[in-house]
Amino acid sequence: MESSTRISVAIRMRPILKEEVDQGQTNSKVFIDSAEKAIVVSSIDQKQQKKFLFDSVFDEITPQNELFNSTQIPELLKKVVQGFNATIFAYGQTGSGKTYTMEGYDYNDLKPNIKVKPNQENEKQGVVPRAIKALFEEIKSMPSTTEYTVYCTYLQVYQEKIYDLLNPAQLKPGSPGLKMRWSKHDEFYVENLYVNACYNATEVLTHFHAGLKNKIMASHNLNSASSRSHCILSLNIEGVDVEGGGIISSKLQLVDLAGSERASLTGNEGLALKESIEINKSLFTLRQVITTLAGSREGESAFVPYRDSKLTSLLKQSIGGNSFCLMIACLCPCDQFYEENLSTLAYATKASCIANIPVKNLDPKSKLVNELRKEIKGLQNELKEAFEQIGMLTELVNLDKTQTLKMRGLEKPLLATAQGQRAKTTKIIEQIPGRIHSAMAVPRPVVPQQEPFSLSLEMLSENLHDSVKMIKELMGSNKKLKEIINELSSIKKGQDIEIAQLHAENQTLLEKLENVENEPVIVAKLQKEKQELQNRVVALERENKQAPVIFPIKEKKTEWAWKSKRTIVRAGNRYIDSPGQIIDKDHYQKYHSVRPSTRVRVEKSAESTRQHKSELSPDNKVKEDALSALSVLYSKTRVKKYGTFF
Ligand SMILES: Nc1ncnc2c1ncn2[C@@H]1O[C@H](COP(=O)(O)OP(=O)(O)OP(=O)(O)O)[C@@H](O)[C@H]1O
Repeated sequence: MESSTRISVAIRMRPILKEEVDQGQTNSKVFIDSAEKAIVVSSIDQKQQKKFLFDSVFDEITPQNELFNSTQIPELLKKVVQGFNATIFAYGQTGSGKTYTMEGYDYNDLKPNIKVKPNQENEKQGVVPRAIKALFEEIKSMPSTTEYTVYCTYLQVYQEKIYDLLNPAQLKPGSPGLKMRWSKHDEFYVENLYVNACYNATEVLTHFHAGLKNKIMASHNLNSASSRSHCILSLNIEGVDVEGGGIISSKLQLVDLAGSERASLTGNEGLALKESIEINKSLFTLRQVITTLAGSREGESAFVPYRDSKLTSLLKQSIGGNSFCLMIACLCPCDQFYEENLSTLAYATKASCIANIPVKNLDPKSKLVNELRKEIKGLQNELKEAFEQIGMLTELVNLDKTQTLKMRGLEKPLLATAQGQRAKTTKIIEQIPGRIHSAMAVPRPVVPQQEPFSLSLEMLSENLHDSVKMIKELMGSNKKLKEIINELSSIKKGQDIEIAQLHAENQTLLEKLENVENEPVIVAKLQKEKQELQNRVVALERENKQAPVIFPIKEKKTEWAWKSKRTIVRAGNRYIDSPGQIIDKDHYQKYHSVRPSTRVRVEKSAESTRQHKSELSPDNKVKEDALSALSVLYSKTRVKKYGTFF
């Protein structure tokens, strides 16, 4: 939000002139207090004193350069180059030193004596030539990417008519003067003024000096070279950022007002008197404007009579408007001008209460450029993110090509599309600043002043159209890229799942591999066990061969002892089956076939038979266990050898 700033006020008192000394003029009432930045004024009877405080005060001996620097004009010029408007105007009664302060040249026969060459230093040079030089110095210190052009106009308001000091044809007697128009930028401008494009201080000074020679000057009792008009030198500064395309525009107004005159003192008659009346009328309006603005509170909208004079119309934005403003109020040190000095101090005090709200000028083109820049930046960021994601996914795709066979068919066209889009979008983005700049880089001929920017509307709309088209293209590209990213993301998800499965399989295979590596040890161990077991079996079989034969009961085949785990044992003439039932010999003779596998050990008595049976059973069990272990071992060995584990 813009902040308000008061009009800065400086007071300067000129020295008493030789002719005034000759007349016996003295100063006994108005004093400069430099330490307190105050003007002390005694009452007529000199019994009372009144103090006026200002931003800066300068006594009779203050040189021009000190005034220039102490009033902070260099800082003001910095603001101008940055895009703010500024006005410096000299105010005071006739002969108080306004022209001396602003120009600093001696006048001979009502014409300025411009002895020094424009680029030479001159101690007496006033605010205007110093400001012109300092402005270009400031421009030089700016980045070289911004190209500045200063457009110079110089006019005078004479008897409520506006004349172009740079157009001699327009200054001829009987000329109706130039028209003033109201611009949509809330300010007045003068139609058909000569506008001169300048690229250095010398060029501007040349125009300034030419204009000075055309000023209407006259001689009267109080000033041998008195300005009969209000003169306004306007410097319109335009800086074009050749890289970014932004435009800075601002205006510096340097104003030398005509001084208020008391007819009784000037001795003017005829035309000179008419001039005095007109000067006083316009200054009266200026004072009204100052009084109104100083009296109204901030934010209050009082009616300000700007339109009552050409001068106040042209200074609308300078006093109570959007400019920085410096008022240099000049005082005469002679007691005879006591009242005029008091009046000057009173209005200077009022002016110092006026708040201006300086606004950085952004022309419509710059606004558009700034908006486009923002959008482009946003789109560039989005694209950057998209490129990063594509890069990441491309890396993933390249990681395991054997696993991406499925997506290969999709990958190539996708990446090609992505790269194509990327190239296309980058090209579009690269073209934007150039296109904007080329659209704006139109030649600027010296033409009569027109309403600012009115000529470029067509160009502006064309530019806008182009920019909107470009943004649409960018958005389209961005959408396609997003789609590609989504597709690649889903592919990546599927790939992640496959990778997880492969990890699991890999783990299992590693375990198997570990087992295979340990195989010789296990096989050797198992073979040793096998050998022991075979030995054991052989021993057992040998033992069994010596044992009696067991005959299963044949007629009841379904109840075969071996099948039902019953064993018949012979004990002398008696036979005992496994549950302990005694069978006689005849009955036993009926059994006539023997199965080798049913041979068991036979003991002599039934008791010992029962006892042996319990001993024999573990042996059989051992045998069975040994055989089954051999079978498992055999199957395991096969598995390890041929890898058919599942
Ligand atoms: N600070 C100063 N030092 C030396 N001489 C000065 C100074 N100020 C003004 N003078 C001299 O005083 C005279 C009147 O000054 P100047 O013409 O600047 O007054 P003015 O305010 O412009 O008058 P007018 O309103 O009539 O144009 C001139 O001769 C000028 O050289």
